[in-house]
Amino acid sequence: MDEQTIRLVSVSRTFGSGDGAVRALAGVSLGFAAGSFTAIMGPSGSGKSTLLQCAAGLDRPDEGQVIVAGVDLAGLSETKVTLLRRDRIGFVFQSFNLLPSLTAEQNVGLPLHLAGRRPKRAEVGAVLADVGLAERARHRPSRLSGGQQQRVAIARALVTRPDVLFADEPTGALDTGGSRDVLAMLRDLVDRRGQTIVMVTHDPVAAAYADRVVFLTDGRLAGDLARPTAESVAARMASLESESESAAC
Ligand SMILES: Nc1ncnc2c1ncn2[C@@H]1O[C@H](COP(=O)(O)OP(=O)(O)OP(=O)(O)O)[C@@H](O)[C@H]1O
Repeated sequence: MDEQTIRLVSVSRTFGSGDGAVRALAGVSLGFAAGSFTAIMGPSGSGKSTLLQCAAGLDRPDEGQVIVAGVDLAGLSETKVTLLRRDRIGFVFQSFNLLPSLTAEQNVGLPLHLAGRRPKRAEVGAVLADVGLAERARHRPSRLSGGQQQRVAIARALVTRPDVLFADEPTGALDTGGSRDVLAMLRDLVDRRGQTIVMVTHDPVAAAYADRVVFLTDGRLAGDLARPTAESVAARMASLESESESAAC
């Protein structure tokens, strides 16, 4: 395994063409070290979700390389990318996307079913225990709080033991308490299990749980911050936002 689980080299992605073309990413080079927790921040429309989608193999860049565990995705067929994504990458979204008619443990076991395996109750139970929900295995989503539902979604993303977990605004739909529980759990997964996590967020408090914050503006890297605090992240965001407002004037 590379020391850098995922590497992006000069990645560009443009949507549309002609006058309506939007350059969402413009030559981004960035690596995510194994066992690290990175937050991606930037003003609205700066390319954060596009970066995550390209890094996770959910979208293909127009230029540049995305290298996952030493494998360049550009050289793979759609089928091979799908398999690599299934085995090596976990993804969670702002909306939990749990199936309401299934229990927590059935939801968590789904990716194993999709991979043609029969989930073992102990295997699923261990991942639910990792996210602090061992006691809730038989509960349906409607009986869980928002924070608990997101933790089930994270357990589902982790059940295949992926090299990296991508999270796009994982606390965007949660109240303060639910957010804090989810963020503390993500931090714990990095510290205790060496899980690599890359998270997009708008919230400086959430970003402060990461080891490093990477900032984007207009599809380009705009610096990073190691050992962030909510205050240092908020100050950097305020200056990026005022720079991009004055550039737009
Ligand atoms: N499928 C698409 N088709 C056309 N334009 C797109 C598409 N996806 C993203 N874009 C554009 O690319 C740019 C970057 O979008 P992206 O969603 O990556 O930004 P973001 O930083 O995640 O924004 P936000 O914080 O508002 O979620 C934006 O101008 C957006 O409108």
